[in-house]
Amino acid sequence: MTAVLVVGGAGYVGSHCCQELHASGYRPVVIDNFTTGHRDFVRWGPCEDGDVRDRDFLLDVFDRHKPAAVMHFAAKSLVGESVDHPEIYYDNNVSGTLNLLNCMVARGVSELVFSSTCAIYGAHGGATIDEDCAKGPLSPYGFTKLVCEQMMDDFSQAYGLRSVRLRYFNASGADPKAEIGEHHVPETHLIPLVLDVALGLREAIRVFGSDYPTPDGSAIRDYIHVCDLADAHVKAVDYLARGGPTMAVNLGTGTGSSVLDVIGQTEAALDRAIRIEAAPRRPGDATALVANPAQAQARLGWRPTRSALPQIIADAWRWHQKRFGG
Ligand SMILES: NC(=O)c1ccc[n+]([C@@H]2O[C@H](COP(=O)([O-])OP(=O)(O)OC[C@H]3O[C@@H](n4cnc5c(N)ncnc54)[C@H](O)[C@@H]3O)[C@@H](O)[C@H]2O)c1
Ligand SMILES: O=c1ccn([C@@H]2O[C@H](COP(=O)(O)OP(=O)(O)O[C@H]3O[C@H](CO)[C@@H](O)[C@H](O)[C@H]3O)[C@@H](O)[C@H]2O)c(=O)[nH]1
Repeated sequence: MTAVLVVGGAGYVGSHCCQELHASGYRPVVIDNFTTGHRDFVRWGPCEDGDVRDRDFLLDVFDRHKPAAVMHFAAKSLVGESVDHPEIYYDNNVSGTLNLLNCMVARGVSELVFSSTCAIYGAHGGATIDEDCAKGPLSPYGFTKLVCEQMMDDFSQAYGLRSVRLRYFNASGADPKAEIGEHHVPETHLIPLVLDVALGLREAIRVFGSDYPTPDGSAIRDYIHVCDLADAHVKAVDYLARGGPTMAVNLGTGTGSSVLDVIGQTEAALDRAIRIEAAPRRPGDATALVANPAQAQARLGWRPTRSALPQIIADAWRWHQKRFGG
């Protein structure tokens, strides 16, 4: 079986990618330091405990498992924390990625799939965002991902290390069988917080901003099911194995949903009332972030199949009840 190294594979998106790799006939080898990952999410292959910044550790893992390709999810990803403590973000995200790239070159592994984000884009005038839109991250977190993308372009040029950077919009949902799902500590994402209210674990959902220039005044995002993300990652590994050149593609649906849409659709799906509290805008939040996913469709042959909001909510709810329902 072809081994794929999955750095950060004990986290939310990484674990779903391991599940999909396994289903597609690959052997996912997880590297994780368990700062935000979960041991019970590592189910589809071996686990190597360690840090992506540790060169000797990484080289040893490369030598023992001989991966054909690498997926890299390991990062700190809290926007607010990155503003207060940028050094943690530059160290973990940028130094970690640089060490990984150096080890790949040292061991002759030249295919990398990287978790990037729509947080690297700047002003885009409200239209859907394509890959050529101006870059202008609003936070140190977004900057670290942009720096990593630049390093990958430079390593591609200098060493032939080919990468696919997948710029996720809002990852959401869970494995439909609810074996794994979203579990961040602290949780800051909208859908799991709304589901906490539905489960009675929180009093109300705070809606950050009611005066955005959108039809209902709340902010708009493009929610993409984590299993659709996993499918794109495996397609990206296959693309690189076919010799595909370095590229970056957006992963979203092309359709936006407002915060109030998400809450309303959750109420309808679960037949429960969700209490809302109006709150000020969250610093750094954009009005609307919606992908143009045409490139991912054209170059990877990828199309989301599970990302209708009711499907996302149903899958997230099944997992949420199992994990947090008591
Ligand atoms: N969740 C989203 O909506 C979203 C959106 C855009 C981009 N991303 C990116 O996708 C990736 C995965 O996000 P997630 O939501 O699954 O996060 P997560 O925190 O659940 O997963 C990250 C994993 O990386 C591990 N890790 C972190 N630093 C490490 C290090 N130095 N060495 C080894 N392991 C380390 C953590 O323990 C964890 O298991 C991140 O790079 C994130 O920036 C996520
Ligand atoms: O309690 C809450 C939580 C969120 N929101 C709003 O809901 C929307 C979605 O928020 P959230 O789920 O936190 O996602 P984003 O802030 O859009 O962040 C996502 O998108 C970023 C790119 O912008 C990625 O980098 C992040 O990892 C990813 O989680 C935003 O308008 C938030 O203001 C609320 O109103 N109340």
